[in-house]
Amino acid sequence: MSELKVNDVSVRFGGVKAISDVTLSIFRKEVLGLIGPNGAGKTTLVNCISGFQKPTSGQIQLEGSVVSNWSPALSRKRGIARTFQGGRLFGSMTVLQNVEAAALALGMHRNSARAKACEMLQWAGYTGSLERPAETVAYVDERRIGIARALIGEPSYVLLDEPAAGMSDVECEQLMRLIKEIPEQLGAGVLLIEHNMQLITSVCHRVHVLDGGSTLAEGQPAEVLRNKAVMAAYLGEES
Ligand SMILES: Nc1ncnc2c1ncn2[C@@H]1O[C@H](COP(=O)(O)OP(=O)(O)OP(=O)(O)O)[C@@H](O)[C@H]1O
Repeated sequence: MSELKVNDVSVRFGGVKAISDVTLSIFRKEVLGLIGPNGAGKTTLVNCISGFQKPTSGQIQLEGSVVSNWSPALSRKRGIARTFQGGRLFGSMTVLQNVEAAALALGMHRNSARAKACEMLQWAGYTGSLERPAETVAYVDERRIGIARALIGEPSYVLLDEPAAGMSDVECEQLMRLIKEIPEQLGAGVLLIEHNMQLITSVCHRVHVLDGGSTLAEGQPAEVLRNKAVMAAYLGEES
């Protein structure tokens, strides 16, 4: 079966164990939720899968090949795309140029890169001016532009790092529909980091829970969210 596999991965930063022996699989045409309290290791894991962080031990495998030593650029070219919590847009470039640059980096010709960038921005729900400098767009639009940029070139796997942060209920509804369309229409596998549990339960086929860098649970959303250890991890965070 087509899969992106995290195999017994650990990451240490000096004395800090950010991730300990985590194993999980992301399959094409499914949405896997990745949840856990702040500092659980979610972004570090996404950094490993997308080539931004080398695991201290363990491997990342794409369709059976070891990819843990790939650069972020190679990883992207071979079909692993991601968004960033902070947006990471090029502020002085226009909205269109930001998405077009991703297409050009993937080897598309200028005309098709521009057309594809427009199409993906529209698909991601961006309705503002394409010629606006990216540094002037609203936070919510930054998220949409990030999703358009990640989906250009039809990646096989897409890693979404808190895409709903800062969105209203109506905007979340739109995002929910969009995320569901990624496996259904594009056939990609999605890893979704989110703190919004309504979004998690409505779009995810399975959920993987991290706490303190280790796996706490994995399973169907409703079942995982009823798990006592998972509830305790979240309540512990609030208390
Ligand atoms: N570059 C780094 N250097 C040192 N420690 C780091 C580094 N990156 C992450 N950490 C630590 O690793 C742990 C996991 O952090 P990470 O950002 O992956 O968690 P997270 O689950 O994504 O948190 P959040 O939900 O707040 O985004 C934390 O203790 C964090 O302080």
